[in-house]
Amino acid sequence: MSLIETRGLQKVFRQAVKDPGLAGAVKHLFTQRYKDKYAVEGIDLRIEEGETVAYVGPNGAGKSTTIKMLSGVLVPSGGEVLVNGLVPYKQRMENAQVIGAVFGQRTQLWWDIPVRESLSLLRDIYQVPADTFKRNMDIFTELLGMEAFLHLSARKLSLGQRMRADLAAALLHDPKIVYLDEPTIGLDVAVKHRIRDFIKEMNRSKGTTMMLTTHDLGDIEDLCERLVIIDQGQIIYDGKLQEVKDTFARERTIHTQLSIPIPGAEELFRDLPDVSVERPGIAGNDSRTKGATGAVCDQLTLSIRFDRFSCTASEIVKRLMSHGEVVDFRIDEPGIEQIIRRVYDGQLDSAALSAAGKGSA
Ligand SMILES: Nc1ncnc2c1ncn2[C@@H]1O[C@H](COP(=O)(O)OP(=O)(O)OP(=O)(O)O)[C@@H](O)[C@H]1O
Repeated sequence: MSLIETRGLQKVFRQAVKDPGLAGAVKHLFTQRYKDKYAVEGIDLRIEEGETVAYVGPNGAGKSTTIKMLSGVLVPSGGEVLVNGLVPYKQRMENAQVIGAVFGQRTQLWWDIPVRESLSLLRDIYQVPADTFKRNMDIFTELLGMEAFLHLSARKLSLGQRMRADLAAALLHDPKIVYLDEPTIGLDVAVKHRIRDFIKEMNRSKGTTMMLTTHDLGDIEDLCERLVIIDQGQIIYDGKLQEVKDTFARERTIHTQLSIPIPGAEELFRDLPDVSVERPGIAGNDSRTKGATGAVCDQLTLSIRFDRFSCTASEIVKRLMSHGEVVDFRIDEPGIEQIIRRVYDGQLDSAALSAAGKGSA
């Protein structure tokens, strides 16, 4: 049995229907009308122990509602849910022992007492054995750099400090699963990296299963092997992150550094479809001249864009090498951001996505 298993999971909210403006609000007082909103509509999901899963989708897709049902906060309207063999909304206490949760917008720390005391209280609530508590406190304090603020109350913490303390609180009892809802929202780059490193380390060393909802696509690339995309309450892609990239990220760019300029480099690729040459515009330098667009160009730097299904990087480099010396080169591929943005913008339809994800999860 999988660690997390849902079948046909559903959540329907009753939403008030009001006409706009004050008149609409007054009318609603006397004639109330409601409609059913399917926040989650038949989700089938299996997550195995030790996986790191990104659960993403546009605003209002149903991510938080799913997480709330998995954590036992919400009762499903239909379908089945099992987490570690437990029905979360029926066995809330037992379920709480196996899960941890971090909500970027909220804290589970006590506002007015020092972080150290909050963590001690959680130890009592979760009945964490003394040696586990000490070991985890030592590890978390070091990995999350908490020493400087353990004596401060939650109200005095910066957002980055608060998030680190919340992560420690969520993992203190060695849960099997941690739900992370926007764990790096609003954080600076350094704290983001620290938090991501911590999550990776907990997954690696303790085998903690991580389910992450985020709008920060850097989190996904850095942390997750599996991607589940949800839209309008339904899963539209479930598969390996790399697979969706391989299928949809067709474009590559080779950035090359030449020892001497290659005039008319564009001609070298004329017969290849979907190849374009770009000369990065760089301002103010004697060794640089004006390109076709009038922009100042570095004649020793060429960026060549190509479709990796139409030709290969080695073909491009070979052609350049036959006309000059390539001193250095680097290949860039589009990040998952671009692909997911295309999904959100409706440029990739669910049929194409599910074909890509078929059998991979
Ligand atoms: N308590 C509620 N009552 C009525 N409707 C709700 C309630 N909670 C959520 N919804 C609706 O259900 C849908 C899914 O909401 P949910 O919060 O799960 O989306 P989300 O994917 O987490 O969005 P976001 O990325 O903005 O956090 C939305 O249309 C939302 O308005």
